[in-house]
Amino acid sequence: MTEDIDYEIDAEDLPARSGPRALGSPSVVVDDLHVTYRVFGGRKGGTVDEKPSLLTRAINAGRPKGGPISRVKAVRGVSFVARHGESIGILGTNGSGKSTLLRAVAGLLPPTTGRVFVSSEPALLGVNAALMPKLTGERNIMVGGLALGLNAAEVRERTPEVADFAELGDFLYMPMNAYSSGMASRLRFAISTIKTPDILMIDEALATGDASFRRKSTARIEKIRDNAGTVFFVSHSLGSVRAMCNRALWIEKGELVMDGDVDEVCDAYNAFVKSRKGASAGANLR
Ligand SMILES: Nc1ncnc2c1ncn2[C@@H]1O[C@H](COP(=O)(O)OP(=O)(O)OP(=O)(O)O)[C@@H](O)[C@H]1O
Repeated sequence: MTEDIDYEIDAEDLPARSGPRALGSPSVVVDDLHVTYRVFGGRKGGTVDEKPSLLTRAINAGRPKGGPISRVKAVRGVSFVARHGESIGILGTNGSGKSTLLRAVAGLLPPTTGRVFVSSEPALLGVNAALMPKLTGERNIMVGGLALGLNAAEVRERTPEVADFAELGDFLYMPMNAYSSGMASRLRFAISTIKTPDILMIDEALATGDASFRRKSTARIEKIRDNAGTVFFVSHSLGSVRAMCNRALWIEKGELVMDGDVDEVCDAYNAFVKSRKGASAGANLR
């Protein structure tokens, strides 16, 4: 597996982390959350379903065989409480379950078991957030703004500011399939933060964009925290997590390994990744 900590980000590109602030009431409560995907076809790491039940066999009698169904346990028994005013980084190696956890908390994936309580609807900002490629940036801002609960007049009023933040220039009036990937992800970020959400979830959104955009987006996230919101931030960049968060959750193979002060969790995670790299290099030498 490849090294997945991003050391590229220069700490000087990121603003200094602001000091501790008073925490408010709970915004997200996750109680023994499990999320299991069902996948058609055999899969390494998944568990193949047991012999199908009598009912399943009766329903499927005569149908062509579709192959075995695997289960991938992506999140296993994760519990935590997040409060207003907290900015929480989510760390873990590739495939450890970070995005699944975020999507389940955002209500986009149903828990297999366990419960998620939120104080208001979370806004999930991901690099894959759906924008419509055939529509212009301007129309996407309208659709996104309406979806986030603004009315048309409010969206129109904020459109110049969103376009300016995303650095679109005249591309605002062009279909999004003419955008560069950086431009598209800047626009996703700007749309998702068009309204200050109570709970903002960011999935690797800052991995794209240059240093100046990272500075701007980090400042915007700080503003959300200042307004007593809660920010969740999934990233492989320890530099960004340290700069933007005051707490971190480390997830490995779907389980919560550590939850605490951002520097302590980042140090422990960094040591884990380095030791794993060292072990695999040693194995290669033998
Ligand atoms: N739609 C899906 N169907 C089946 N399995 C999935 C699906 N999405 C994710 N998985 C599996 O669930 C596990 C957790 O994936 P997830 O994307 O949540 O991890 P991650 O920590 O966000 O990974 P990365 O850092 O690589 O983005 C992985 O084993 C992945 O292969």
